[in-house]
Amino acid sequence: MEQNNLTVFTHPLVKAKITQMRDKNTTTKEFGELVDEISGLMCYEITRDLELEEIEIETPITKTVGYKVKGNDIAIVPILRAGLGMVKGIHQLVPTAKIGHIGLYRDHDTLQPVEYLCKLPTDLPSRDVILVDPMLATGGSAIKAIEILKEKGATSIRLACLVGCPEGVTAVQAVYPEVPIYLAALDEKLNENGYIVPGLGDAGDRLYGTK
Ligand SMILES: O=P(O)(O)OC[C@H]1O[C@H](OP(=O)(O)OP(=O)(O)O)[C@H](O)[C@@H]1O
Ligand SMILES: O=c1cc[nH]c(=O)[nH]1
Ligand SMILES: [Mg+2]
Repeated sequence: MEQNNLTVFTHPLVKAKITQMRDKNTTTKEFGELVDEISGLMCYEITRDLELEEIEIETPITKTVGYKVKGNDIAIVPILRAGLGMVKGIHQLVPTAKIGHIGLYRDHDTLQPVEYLCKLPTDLPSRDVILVDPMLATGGSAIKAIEILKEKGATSIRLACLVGCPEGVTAVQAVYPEVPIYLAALDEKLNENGYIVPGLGDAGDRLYGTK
């Protein structure tokens, strides 16, 4: 499904794997593997418009003209901690990408993002940034991360999350309508504690076994 710069995946493999992630009986190991797999599947769509250049190669049979992705121009930027889980699945498919890190946590009481780390490639302005975080809840963390990326000169940003909700999508689009959002699933709502319903709980805790 695609509208208003929002793409929600409808592929059966993505839907089935997201359901496995939601299940509270899924182990930490399985959860990490599913994040990996879904991120790889999403990467296929997120990178659909990458520019190609022609190259000449030689097969064992003959010379031929093929393609390579133009330049080394992607940066994968996870929002720590949970975003880290999405890096490997994308990096495997785009090995020339550089990886930046933005550390944010959501204050338990105010739900406001608190920044604790920022380390980005120096050539960020010339790269297409894929900002990754499994959860788009109030949207506060994504908005803060996009603000940081823009301050550092990023000109092309797309946001990829596994589970989002209408409140988060609306919040990000109100400030940054130009940023395409990719979701593996669009859930019903936020609850009174700022958690996505039905969601999957705290993605960071489930990835790293901290609860
Ligand atoms: O849209 P928001 O309301 O900002 O919520 C989403 C944020 O909350 C989670 O991170 P969390 O603060 O739990 O940090 P963690 O990744 O270290 O667990 C999640 O990974 C997002 O970064
Ligand atoms: O449901 C939610 C909301 C914010 N962060 C999470 O990890 N899960
Ligand atoms: Mg967390």
